[in-house]
Amino acid sequence: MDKLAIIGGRPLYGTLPISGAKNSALKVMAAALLSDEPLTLHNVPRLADVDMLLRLLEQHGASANFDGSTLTLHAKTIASTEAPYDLVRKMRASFNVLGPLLAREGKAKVSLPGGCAIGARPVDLHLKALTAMGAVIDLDEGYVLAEAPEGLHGAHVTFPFVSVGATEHTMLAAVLAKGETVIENAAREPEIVDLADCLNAMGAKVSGAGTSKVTVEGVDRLHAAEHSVLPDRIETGAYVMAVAATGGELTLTGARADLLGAAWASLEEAGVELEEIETGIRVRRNGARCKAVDIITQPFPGFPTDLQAQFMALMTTADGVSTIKETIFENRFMHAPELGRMGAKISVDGQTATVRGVERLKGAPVMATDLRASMSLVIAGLAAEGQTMVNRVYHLDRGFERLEEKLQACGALIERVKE
Ligand SMILES: CC(=O)N[C@H]1[C@@H](OP(=O)(O)OP(=O)(O)OC[C@H]2O[C@@H](n3ccc(=O)[nH]c3=O)[C@H](O)[C@@H]2O)O[C@H](CO)[C@@H](O)[C@@H]1O
Ligand SMILES: C=C(OP(=O)(O)O)C(=O)O
Repeated sequence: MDKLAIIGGRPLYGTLPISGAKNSALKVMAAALLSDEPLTLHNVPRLADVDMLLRLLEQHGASANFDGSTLTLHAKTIASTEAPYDLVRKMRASFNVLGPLLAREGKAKVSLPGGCAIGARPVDLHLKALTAMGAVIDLDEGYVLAEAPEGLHGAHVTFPFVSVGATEHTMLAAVLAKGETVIENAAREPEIVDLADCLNAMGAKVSGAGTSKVTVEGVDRLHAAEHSVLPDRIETGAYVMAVAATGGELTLTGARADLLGAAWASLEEAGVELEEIETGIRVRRNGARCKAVDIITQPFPGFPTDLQAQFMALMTTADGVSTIKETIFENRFMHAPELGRMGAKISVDGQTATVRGVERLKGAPVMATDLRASMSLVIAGLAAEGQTMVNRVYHLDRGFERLEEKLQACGALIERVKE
Protein backbone atom coordinates (compact mmCIF):
# COMPACT_ATOMS: atom_id res chain seq x y z
CA MET A 1 0.00 0.00 0.00
CA ASP A 2 1.39 3.39 -0.98
CA LYS A 3 2.18 6.05 1.62
CA LEU A 4 2.73 9.78 1.42
CA ALA A 5 5.83 11.25 3.02
CA ILE A 6 5.48 14.94 3.83
CA ILE A 7 8.06 17.31 5.27
CA GLY A 8 6.03 20.14 6.72
CA GLY A 9 6.57 23.78 7.43
CA ARG A 10 6.83 25.17 3.90
CA PRO A 11 4.41 27.79 2.63
CA LEU A 12 2.59 27.12 -0.64
CA TYR A 13 3.00 29.50 -3.57
CA GLY A 14 1.90 29.35 -7.20
CA THR A 15 -0.95 28.20 -9.36
CA LEU A 16 -2.90 25.06 -8.72
CA PRO A 17 -5.54 23.83 -11.20
CA ILE A 18 -8.82 22.58 -9.76
CA SER A 19 -10.17 19.41 -11.36
CA GLY A 20 -13.71 18.47 -12.26
CA ALA A 21 -15.84 17.39 -9.32
CA LYS A 22 -15.70 13.70 -8.48
CA ASN A 23 -19.16 13.72 -6.98
CA SER A 24 -20.63 15.24 -10.09
CA ALA A 25 -18.61 13.31 -12.66
CA LEU A 26 -19.77 10.00 -11.20
CA LYS A 27 -23.46 10.90 -11.46
CA VAL A 28 -23.30 12.29 -14.99
CA MET A 29 -21.37 9.19 -16.03
CA ALA A 30 -24.26 7.05 -14.77
CA ALA A 31 -26.58 9.17 -16.94
CA ALA A 32 -24.87 7.72 -20.04
CA LEU A 33 -26.82 4.50 -19.42
CA LEU A 34 -30.06 6.36 -20.16
CA SER A 35 -29.41 6.80 -23.87
CA ASP A 36 -28.35 4.67 -26.81
CA GLU A 37 -26.46 7.68 -28.15
CA PRO A 38 -23.04 8.94 -26.96
CA LEU A 39 -22.49 11.26 -24.02
CA THR A 40 -19.31 13.33 -24.12
CA LEU A 41 -18.16 14.67 -20.78
CA HIS A 42 -15.45 17.29 -20.39
CA ASN A 43 -13.44 18.13 -17.27
CA VAL A 44 -13.65 14.59 -15.90
CA PRO A 45 -11.03 13.94 -13.19
CA ARG A 46 -8.87 10.80 -13.51
CA LEU A 47 -9.55 9.22 -10.16
CA ALA A 48 -9.80 5.69 -8.81
CA ASP A 49 -13.57 6.16 -8.36
CA VAL A 50 -13.97 7.27 -11.98
CA ASP A 51 -11.98 4.25 -13.20
CA MET A 52 -14.05 1.93 -11.04
CA LEU A 53 -17.34 3.34 -12.35
CA LEU A 54 -15.98 3.08 -15.90
CA ARG A 55 -15.41 -0.62 -15.36
CA LEU A 56 -18.97 -0.94 -14.11
CA LEU A 57 -20.43 0.98 -17.07
CA GLU A 58 -18.36 -1.11 -19.47
CA GLN A 59 -19.72 -4.33 -18.05
CA HIS A 60 -23.22 -2.87 -18.53
CA GLY A 61 -22.31 -2.55 -22.21
CA ALA A 62 -21.09 1.04 -22.54
CA SER A 63 -17.97 1.82 -24.54
CA ALA A 64 -15.65 4.38 -22.98
CA ASN A 65 -12.95 6.54 -24.47
CA PHE A 66 -10.82 8.91 -22.41
CA ASP A 67 -8.92 11.68 -24.20
CA GLY A 68 -7.26 13.92 -21.62
CA SER A 69 -10.08 14.92 -19.35
CA THR A 70 -12.76 14.30 -21.99
CA LEU A 71 -14.65 11.07 -21.61
CA THR A 72 -17.02 9.73 -24.24
CA LEU A 73 -19.43 7.06 -23.11
CA HIS A 74 -21.73 5.20 -25.44
CA ALA A 75 -24.27 2.70 -24.12
CA LYS A 76 -25.69 1.68 -27.51
CA THR A 77 -27.18 -1.43 -25.94
CA ILE A 78 -27.28 -2.68 -22.37
CA ALA A 79 -25.32 -5.92 -22.11
CA SER A 80 -26.09 -6.63 -18.47
CA THR A 81 -28.49 -5.17 -15.94
CA GLU A 82 -26.50 -6.59 -13.02
CA ALA A 83 -24.03 -4.46 -11.03
CA PRO A 84 -21.80 -6.87 -9.11
CA TYR A 85 -20.62 -6.42 -5.53
CA ASP A 86 -16.94 -6.08 -6.48
CA LEU A 87 -17.59 -3.06 -8.67
CA VAL A 88 -20.10 -1.34 -6.39
CA ARG A 89 -18.71 -1.93 -2.91
CA LYS A 90 -15.95 0.68 -2.97
CA MET A 91 -18.01 3.80 -3.46
CA ARG A 92 -21.41 5.21 -3.03
CA ALA A 93 -22.09 6.68 -6.44
CA SER A 94 -22.03 3.36 -8.30
CA PHE A 95 -25.41 2.54 -6.74
CA ASN A 96 -26.90 5.24 -8.96
CA VAL A 97 -26.78 2.91 -11.97
CA LEU A 98 -29.89 1.24 -10.55
CA GLY A 99 -32.28 4.03 -11.62
CA PRO A 100 -31.02 4.34 -15.21
CA LEU A 101 -30.96 0.56 -15.74
CA LEU A 102 -34.48 0.26 -14.40
CA ALA A 103 -35.70 3.20 -16.47
CA ARG A 104 -34.18 1.87 -19.68
CA GLU A 105 -34.45 -1.91 -19.31
CA GLY A 106 -37.28 -2.36 -16.79
CA LYS A 107 -35.10 -4.38 -14.45
CA ALA A 108 -31.85 -4.29 -12.54
CA LYS A 109 -29.89 -6.19 -9.91
CA VAL A 110 -27.45 -3.94 -8.10
CA SER A 111 -25.29 -4.68 -5.10
CA LEU A 112 -25.78 -2.49 -2.04
CA PRO A 113 -23.12 0.23 -2.21
CA GLY A 114 -19.96 0.93 -0.24
CA GLY A 115 -18.21 4.26 0.09
CA CYS A 116 -16.48 5.98 2.97
CA ALA A 117 -17.26 4.29 6.29
CA ILE A 118 -18.57 7.49 7.85
CA GLY A 119 -21.92 6.20 9.05
CA ALA A 120 -24.59 3.58 8.38
CA ARG A 121 -25.53 5.17 5.04
CA PRO A 122 -28.72 3.25 4.22
CA VAL A 123 -30.38 3.54 0.79
CA ASP A 124 -34.00 3.47 1.99
CA LEU A 125 -34.83 6.89 0.51
CA HIS A 126 -33.51 5.83 -2.90
CA LEU A 127 -35.64 2.69 -2.81
CA LYS A 128 -38.76 4.46 -1.54
CA ALA A 129 -38.57 6.94 -4.40
CA LEU A 130 -38.13 4.20 -6.99
CA THR A 131 -41.00 2.25 -5.43
CA ALA A 132 -43.23 5.34 -5.63
CA MET A 133 -42.38 5.41 -9.34
CA GLY A 134 -43.68 1.89 -9.85
CA ALA A 135 -40.62 -0.26 -9.19
CA VAL A 136 -41.07 -3.55 -7.36
CA ILE A 137 -38.06 -3.98 -5.12
CA ASP A 138 -36.64 -6.92 -3.19
CA LEU A 139 -33.46 -7.30 -1.22
CA ASP A 140 -31.60 -10.58 -1.53
CA GLU A 141 -28.08 -11.56 -0.44
CA GLY A 142 -26.79 -7.99 -0.45
CA TYR A 143 -28.39 -7.12 -3.76
CA VAL A 144 -31.30 -4.87 -4.67
CA LEU A 145 -33.53 -6.64 -7.18
CA ALA A 146 -35.76 -4.18 -8.95
CA GLU A 147 -38.32 -4.57 -11.68
CA ALA A 148 -40.64 -2.18 -13.44
CA PRO A 149 -42.43 -4.41 -15.95
CA GLU A 150 -44.87 -1.63 -16.90
CA GLY A 151 -42.10 0.99 -16.96
CA LEU A 152 -41.59 3.72 -14.36
CA HIS A 153 -44.16 6.45 -13.87
CA GLY A 154 -43.97 9.92 -12.38
CA ALA A 155 -44.53 10.33 -8.65
CA HIS A 156 -44.66 12.92 -5.90
CA VAL A 157 -41.66 12.20 -3.67
CA THR A 158 -41.13 14.05 -0.40
CA PHE A 159 -37.87 13.27 1.37
CA PRO A 160 -37.99 13.42 5.19
CA PHE A 161 -34.48 14.91 5.18
CA VAL A 162 -32.04 16.03 2.53
CA SER A 163 -30.18 13.32 0.64
CA VAL A 164 -27.87 14.17 -2.23
CA GLY A 165 -27.69 10.61 -3.54
CA ALA A 166 -31.43 9.96 -3.31
CA THR A 167 -32.25 13.26 -5.05
CA GLU A 168 -29.85 12.42 -7.87
CA HIS A 169 -31.10 8.86 -8.12
CA THR A 170 -34.72 9.96 -8.36
CA MET A 171 -33.82 12.45 -11.09
CA LEU A 172 -31.91 9.78 -13.02
CA ALA A 173 -34.90 7.42 -12.90
CA ALA A 174 -37.56 10.07 -13.53
CA VAL A 175 -36.22 11.47 -16.80
CA LEU A 176 -37.52 8.46 -18.78
CA ALA A 177 -40.60 7.81 -16.60
CA LYS A 178 -44.12 8.40 -17.88
CA GLY A 179 -45.45 11.71 -16.58
CA GLU A 180 -44.25 14.20 -14.02
CA THR A 181 -42.11 13.57 -10.94
CA VAL A 182 -41.90 16.16 -8.21
CA ILE A 183 -39.13 15.89 -5.61
CA GLU A 184 -39.80 17.89 -2.43
CA ASN A 185 -37.07 18.63 0.11
CA ALA A 186 -34.58 17.91 -2.65
CA ALA A 187 -30.86 18.43 -2.05
CA ARG A 188 -29.62 21.78 -3.40
CA GLU A 189 -25.96 20.84 -3.86
CA PRO A 190 -24.21 22.22 -6.97
CA GLU A 191 -23.79 18.64 -8.18
CA ILE A 192 -27.59 18.39 -8.45
CA VAL A 193 -27.62 21.40 -10.75
CA ASP A 194 -24.78 19.90 -12.79
CA LEU A 195 -26.66 16.63 -13.18
CA ALA A 196 -29.82 18.49 -14.25
CA ASP A 197 -27.80 20.49 -16.80
CA CYS A 198 -26.33 17.30 -18.23
CA LEU A 199 -29.71 15.52 -18.36
CA ASN A 200 -31.33 18.56 -20.00
CA ALA A 201 -28.53 18.63 -22.60
CA MET A 202 -29.52 15.02 -23.34
CA GLY A 203 -33.11 16.11 -23.93
CA ALA A 204 -34.58 15.64 -20.45
CA LYS A 205 -36.98 18.13 -18.89
CA VAL A 206 -35.70 18.87 -15.41
CA SER A 207 -36.49 22.15 -13.68
CA GLY A 208 -35.93 23.59 -10.23
CA ALA A 209 -32.51 21.96 -9.65
CA GLY A 210 -30.69 23.96 -6.99
CA THR A 211 -33.95 24.61 -5.12
CA SER A 212 -35.68 22.27 -2.72
CA LYS A 213 -38.33 21.36 -5.31
CA VAL A 214 -37.17 19.61 -8.45
CA THR A 215 -39.65 18.75 -11.20
CA VAL A 216 -38.97 16.21 -13.91
CA GLU A 217 -41.25 15.84 -16.90
CA GLY A 218 -40.54 12.39 -18.33
CA VAL A 219 -39.56 12.08 -22.00
CA ASP A 220 -39.56 9.04 -24.33
CA ARG A 221 -35.87 9.04 -25.09
CA LEU A 222 -32.63 10.93 -24.52
CA HIS A 223 -30.10 11.77 -27.20
CA ALA A 224 -26.38 12.47 -27.69
CA ALA A 225 -25.00 15.40 -25.73
CA GLU A 226 -21.88 17.13 -24.43
CA HIS A 227 -21.45 18.39 -20.91
CA SER A 228 -18.63 19.91 -18.89
CA VAL A 229 -18.37 18.78 -15.27
CA LEU A 230 -18.34 21.61 -12.75
CA PRO A 231 -15.15 22.27 -10.71
CA ASP A 232 -14.61 20.30 -7.51
CA ARG A 233 -15.68 22.48 -4.57
CA ILE A 234 -14.26 20.02 -2.04
CA GLU A 235 -10.85 19.95 -3.71
CA THR A 236 -11.03 23.76 -3.87
CA GLY A 237 -11.84 24.07 -0.17
CA ALA A 238 -9.13 21.60 0.76
CA TYR A 239 -6.40 23.57 -1.02
CA VAL A 240 -7.68 26.82 0.47
CA MET A 241 -7.30 25.23 3.88
CA ALA A 242 -3.83 23.96 3.00
CA VAL A 243 -2.71 27.55 2.33
CA ALA A 244 -4.49 28.74 5.45
CA ALA A 245 -2.51 26.19 7.47
CA THR A 246 0.91 26.67 5.87
CA GLY A 247 0.79 30.31 4.81
CA GLY A 248 1.54 31.47 1.27
CA GLU A 249 -0.53 32.39 -1.75
CA LEU A 250 -2.19 30.19 -4.34
CA THR A 251 -4.25 30.87 -7.41
CA LEU A 252 -6.76 28.04 -7.74
CA THR A 253 -7.57 28.10 -11.42
CA GLY A 254 -11.01 26.93 -12.51
CA ALA A 255 -12.35 27.20 -8.95
CA ARG A 256 -15.72 28.84 -8.36
CA ALA A 257 -16.40 30.95 -5.27
CA ASP A 258 -20.15 30.38 -5.35
CA LEU A 259 -19.66 26.64 -4.87
CA LEU A 260 -18.05 27.00 -1.44
CA GLY A 261 -21.28 28.00 0.31
CA ALA A 262 -20.87 28.75 4.01
CA ALA A 263 -17.24 27.55 3.97
CA TRP A 264 -16.19 30.85 2.33
CA ALA A 265 -17.42 32.94 5.28
CA SER A 266 -15.99 30.52 7.88
CA LEU A 267 -12.59 30.69 6.22
CA GLU A 268 -12.69 34.49 6.06
CA GLU A 269 -13.69 34.57 9.71
CA ALA A 270 -10.63 32.44 10.46
CA GLY A 271 -8.48 35.10 8.82
CA VAL A 272 -7.94 33.58 5.40
CA GLU A 273 -7.85 36.12 2.55
CA LEU A 274 -10.03 34.95 -0.32
CA GLU A 275 -10.58 36.74 -3.57
CA GLU A 276 -12.68 35.80 -6.55
CA ILE A 277 -10.66 36.47 -9.69
CA GLU A 278 -11.32 35.94 -13.37
CA THR A 279 -9.46 32.64 -13.54
CA GLY A 280 -10.70 31.24 -10.24
CA ILE A 281 -9.97 32.00 -6.60
CA ARG A 282 -6.88 33.55 -5.00
CA VAL A 283 -6.13 32.52 -1.43
CA ARG A 284 -3.59 34.18 0.85
CA ARG A 285 -2.46 33.74 4.43
CA ASN A 286 0.49 35.35 6.14
CA GLY A 287 1.61 32.30 8.12
CA ALA A 288 0.20 33.51 11.44
CA ARG A 289 -2.15 31.20 13.31
CA CYS A 290 -5.75 31.37 12.14
CA LYS A 291 -8.54 32.44 14.45
CA ALA A 292 -10.64 29.65 15.98
CA VAL A 293 -14.08 29.43 14.33
CA ASP A 294 -17.08 27.23 15.16
CA ILE A 295 -18.80 25.33 12.36
CA ILE A 296 -21.84 23.10 11.91
CA THR A 297 -22.05 20.89 8.85
CA GLN A 298 -25.28 21.28 6.88
CA PRO A 299 -26.61 20.44 3.43
CA PHE A 300 -25.68 23.04 0.77
CA PRO A 301 -25.36 25.99 1.09
CA GLY A 302 -24.31 25.20 4.65
CA PHE A 303 -20.81 24.16 5.63
CA PRO A 304 -20.13 20.92 3.68
CA THR A 305 -19.51 17.73 5.65
CA ASP A 306 -16.90 16.84 3.02
CA LEU A 307 -14.77 19.77 4.25
CA GLN A 308 -15.25 19.17 7.95
CA ALA A 309 -12.13 17.03 8.40
CA GLN A 310 -9.93 19.50 6.54
CA PHE A 311 -11.33 22.40 8.57
CA MET A 312 -10.60 20.48 11.74
CA ALA A 313 -6.98 20.10 10.63
CA LEU A 314 -6.83 23.88 10.20
CA MET A 315 -8.37 24.49 13.61
CA THR A 316 -5.77 22.30 15.38
CA THR A 317 -3.32 25.21 15.22
CA ALA A 318 -5.85 28.04 15.43
CA ASP A 319 -5.67 30.64 18.15
CA GLY A 320 -8.45 29.65 20.54
CA VAL A 321 -11.05 26.90 20.89
CA SER A 322 -13.22 25.79 18.01
CA THR A 323 -16.37 23.68 18.14
CA ILE A 324 -17.13 21.47 15.17
CA LYS A 325 -20.54 19.88 14.91
CA GLU A 326 -21.17 17.13 12.36
CA THR A 327 -24.86 16.76 11.55
CA ILE A 328 -24.82 14.71 8.32
CA PHE A 329 -22.93 11.53 9.17
CA GLU A 330 -22.80 9.85 12.57
CA ASN A 331 -19.21 8.56 12.35
CA ARG A 332 -17.19 11.27 10.67
CA PHE A 333 -14.55 12.16 13.27
CA MET A 334 -12.10 9.35 12.60
CA HIS A 335 -9.41 11.86 11.72
CA ALA A 336 -9.50 13.30 15.25
CA PRO A 337 -7.37 10.61 16.94
CA GLU A 338 -4.98 10.61 13.98
CA LEU A 339 -4.55 14.39 14.25
CA GLY A 340 -3.99 13.74 17.96
CA ARG A 341 -0.86 11.74 17.07
CA MET A 342 0.54 14.96 15.67
CA GLY A 343 -0.13 16.87 18.88
CA ALA A 344 -3.64 18.17 18.18
CA LYS A 345 -5.88 18.65 21.21
CA ILE A 346 -9.30 17.40 20.18
CA SER A 347 -12.03 15.95 22.33
CA VAL A 348 -15.07 14.32 20.77
CA ASP A 349 -18.43 14.10 22.46
CA GLY A 350 -21.08 12.53 20.25
CA GLN A 351 -21.47 14.68 17.18
CA THR A 352 -19.38 17.56 18.52
CA ALA A 353 -15.61 17.92 18.47
CA THR A 354 -13.86 20.57 20.52
CA VAL A 355 -10.51 21.62 19.14
CA ARG A 356 -8.09 23.52 21.37
CA GLY A 357 -5.61 25.16 19.06
CA VAL A 358 -1.93 24.48 19.71
CA GLU A 359 1.04 26.55 18.55
CA ARG A 360 2.34 23.90 16.14
CA LEU A 361 1.77 20.27 15.14
CA LYS A 362 4.62 17.78 14.97
CA GLY A 363 4.94 15.27 12.14
CA ALA A 364 4.05 11.64 12.93
CA PRO A 365 3.03 8.41 11.20
CA VAL A 366 -0.76 8.54 10.72
CA MET A 367 -3.38 6.44 9.03
CA ALA A 368 -5.94 7.70 6.55
CA THR A 369 -9.36 6.31 7.43
CA ASP A 370 -11.51 7.75 4.65
CA LEU A 371 -11.21 10.13 1.75
CA ARG A 372 -11.65 13.56 3.34
CA ALA A 373 -10.04 12.44 6.60
CA SER A 374 -6.97 11.58 4.53
CA MET A 375 -6.85 15.10 3.14
CA SER A 376 -7.04 16.53 6.65
CA LEU A 377 -3.91 14.55 7.51
CA VAL A 378 -2.16 15.88 4.41
CA ILE A 379 -3.02 19.45 5.41
CA ALA A 380 -1.82 18.83 8.96
CA GLY A 381 1.37 17.27 7.60
CA LEU A 382 2.07 20.22 5.30
CA ALA A 383 1.83 22.59 8.27
CA ALA A 384 3.58 20.42 10.88
CA GLU A 385 7.17 20.49 11.96
CA GLY A 386 9.13 17.50 10.62
CA GLN A 387 8.00 14.42 8.73
CA THR A 388 4.50 13.01 8.52
CA MET A 389 3.90 9.64 6.91
CA VAL A 390 0.31 9.20 5.74
CA ASN A 391 -0.56 5.52 5.40
CA ARG A 392 -3.36 4.07 3.23
CA VAL A 393 -3.16 6.62 0.45
CA TYR A 394 -5.65 4.68 -1.67
CA HIS A 395 -8.44 6.69 -0.04
CA LEU A 396 -6.92 9.91 -1.43
CA ASP A 397 -6.62 8.40 -4.88
CA ARG A 398 -10.42 8.04 -4.90
CA GLY A 399 -10.95 11.77 -4.78
CA PHE A 400 -7.92 14.03 -5.30
CA GLU A 401 -6.48 14.08 -8.79
CA ARG A 402 -2.65 14.28 -9.03
CA LEU A 403 -2.44 15.38 -5.40
CA GLU A 404 1.36 15.16 -4.90
CA GLU A 405 2.07 16.66 -8.33
CA LYS A 406 -0.20 19.66 -7.72
CA LEU A 407 1.25 20.31 -4.27
CA GLN A 408 4.88 19.76 -5.32
CA ALA A 409 4.43 22.37 -8.06
CA CYS A 410 3.52 24.86 -5.32
CA GLY A 411 6.57 24.15 -3.17
CA ALA A 412 5.37 21.33 -0.91
CA LEU A 413 7.76 18.57 0.05
CA ILE A 414 5.47 15.61 -0.50
CA GLU A 415 6.29 12.27 -2.06
CA ARG A 416 4.56 9.00 -2.68
CA VAL A 417 6.38 6.03 -1.21
CA LYS A 418 5.55 2.87 -3.15
CA GLU A 419 5.42 -0.37 -1.19
C1 LIG B 1 -20.67 10.19 -4.07
C2 LIG B 1 -21.22 11.36 -3.39
O1 LIG B 1 -21.78 12.26 -4.02
N1 LIG B 1 -21.06 11.40 -2.09
C3 LIG B 1 -21.51 12.56 -1.35
C4 LIG B 1 -22.99 12.41 -1.07
O2 LIG B 1 -23.15 11.20 -0.35
P1 LIG B 1 -24.59 10.58 -0.19
O3 LIG B 1 -25.39 10.83 -1.40
O4 LIG B 1 -24.39 9.19 0.27
O5 LIG B 1 -25.14 11.46 1.02
P2 LIG B 1 -26.64 11.76 1.41
O6 LIG B 1 -26.89 13.21 1.23
O7 LIG B 1 -27.54 10.80 0.75
O8 LIG B 1 -26.62 11.42 2.97
C5 LIG B 1 -27.11 12.32 3.94
C6 LIG B 1 -27.61 11.54 5.13
O9 LIG B 1 -28.77 10.82 4.75
C7 LIG B 1 -28.68 9.47 5.13
N2 LIG B 1 -29.42 8.66 4.14
C8 LIG B 1 -29.17 8.82 2.80
C9 LIG B 1 -29.88 8.11 1.87
C10 LIG B 1 -30.86 7.22 2.32
O10 LIG B 1 -31.51 6.53 1.52
N3 LIG B 1 -31.11 7.08 3.65
C11 LIG B 1 -30.40 7.80 4.59
O11 LIG B 1 -30.64 7.66 5.80
C12 LIG B 1 -27.18 9.20 5.14
O12 LIG B 1 -26.86 8.08 5.93
C13 LIG B 1 -26.65 10.50 5.69
O13 LIG B 1 -26.71 10.48 7.09
O14 LIG B 1 -23.44 13.52 -0.29
C14 LIG B 1 -22.80 13.62 0.99
C15 LIG B 1 -23.44 14.78 1.74
O15 LIG B 1 -23.14 15.98 1.11
C16 LIG B 1 -21.30 13.78 0.80
O16 LIG B 1 -20.67 13.74 2.06
C17 LIG B 1 -20.73 12.67 -0.06
O17 LIG B 1 -19.38 12.95 -0.40
C1 LIG C 1 -17.88 10.44 1.19
C2 LIG C 1 -17.43 10.59 -0.05
O1 LIG C 1 -17.54 9.69 -1.05
P1 LIG C 1 -18.56 8.43 -1.03
O2 LIG C 1 -19.90 9.04 -0.90
O3 LIG C 1 -18.35 7.71 -2.32
O4 LIG C 1 -18.18 7.60 0.15
C3 LIG C 1 -16.72 11.82 -0.40
O5 LIG C 1 -16.60 12.12 -1.60
O6 LIG C 1 -16.27 12.54 0.52
